[in-house]
Amino acid sequence: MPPPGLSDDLQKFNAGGSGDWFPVAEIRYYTNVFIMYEDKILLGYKKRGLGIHKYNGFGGKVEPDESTLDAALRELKEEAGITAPLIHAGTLLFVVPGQKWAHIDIFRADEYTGTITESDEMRPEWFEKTNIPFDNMWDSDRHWFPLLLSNQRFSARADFDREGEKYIQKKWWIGIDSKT
Ligand SMILES: COc1nc(N)nc2c1ncn2[C@H]1C[C@H](O)[C@@H](COP(=O)(O)OP(=O)(O)OP(=O)(O)O)O1
Repeated sequence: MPPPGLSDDLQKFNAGGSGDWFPVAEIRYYTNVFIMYEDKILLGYKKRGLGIHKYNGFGGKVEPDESTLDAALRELKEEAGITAPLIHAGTLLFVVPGQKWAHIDIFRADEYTGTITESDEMRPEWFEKTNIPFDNMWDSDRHWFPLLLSNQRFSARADFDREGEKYIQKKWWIGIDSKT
């Protein structure tokens, strides 16, 4: 049975951790974009803000009156200097007690246009899909990346405790969207 916040019709892919799910809170919307090309994936090394010093996709907060797709395209351009035909790949609920829930719409593309350019926020870097730097990414990424890489749409929830600037993964649940 999927945890609160995820739809009931997901097919469980993996889950783990322990304890109760953290309580419901207000939601803030974010985006995250992953560009693939042949056997490689483009990640960005985050230079400031949430997730600093981790590799991640390119993205950020959805502004008022902006669709998540428009926000994803804007952030991809701002942070990596490129544009791409984005496909919705999945959603992630990132839950930390005492904070708004982050609802992250994750997009992918297999091509892009423009010149990949470092920004104030992100230093882009290509990785082989077989050599993704999970030890330097959000801990829950390793649990849903197989679905991103195999083009299976997913919904995930990951609950973390916060200790100062450190986020400690407590519990996660990943499901395949059976409507895809
Ligand atoms: C486990 O949680 C997360 N996992 C992954 N993979 N990515 C996450 C997680 N929590 C947040 N993110 C992503 C979502 C966004 O792409 C960024 C955070 O965006 P940021 O706060 O930097 O938003 P901006 O609008 O770019 O920030 P500025 O206001 O500084 O421009 O992390």
